[in-house]
Amino acid sequence: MKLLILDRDGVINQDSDAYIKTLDEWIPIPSSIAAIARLSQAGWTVAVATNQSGIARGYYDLATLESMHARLRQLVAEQGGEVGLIVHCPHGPDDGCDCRKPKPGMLRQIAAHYATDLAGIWFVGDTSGDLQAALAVDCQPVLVKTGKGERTLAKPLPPGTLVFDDLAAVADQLLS
Ligand SMILES: O=P(O)(O)OC[C@@H](O)[C@H]1O[C@@H](OP(=O)(O)O)[C@@H](O)[C@@H](O)[C@@H]1O
Ligand SMILES: [Mg+2]
Ligand SMILES: [Zn+2]
Repeated sequence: MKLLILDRDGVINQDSDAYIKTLDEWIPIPSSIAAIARLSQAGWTVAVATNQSGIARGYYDLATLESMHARLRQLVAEQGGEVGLIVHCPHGPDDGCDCRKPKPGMLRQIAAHYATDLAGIWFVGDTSGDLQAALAVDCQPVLVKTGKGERTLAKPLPPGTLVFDDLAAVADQLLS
């Protein structure tokens, strides 16, 4: 199965140290939206695994989060593509859940949904937590320089991490 798993903030849309709290603050990266459309039109299933501790912190609610994801789906559909399963972790750092990255629970949830194995599946993120989550379940860790990617790149990366400028470059590689 051609499955690609994406982190959201900093990969699909701009990130902010102040969290993405409203639909207006959810600003898509245009080339990332186009990349998702290109990949899905080429037969790739594109899923999303995103930490959303802003819910636990009370910065926004589930309805607001889902409005962002509806917008994402709409933008990709307008370019003839589609977004697969979007999984989020609503918990805070101290909640001890199994789904908050760097734990791999959301990646496992996606694999179970599609009844597929995770070994070698590319997981594209912008933080070290994303890369660690990938490694925990034998996914291929992929770092993009958008979002917090440049900060992440300033620290040692896990061996074998692939680095690309942005999601568009990841799509170019997968579609080449
Ligand atoms: O990149 P993904 O996983 O899609 O989402 C990240 C967001 O949930 C937020 O995660 C927070 O980390 P803490 O949850 O406070 O450690 C901060 O890094 C925020 O800047 C960021 O917007
Ligand atoms: Mg991110
Ligand atoms: Zn969680």
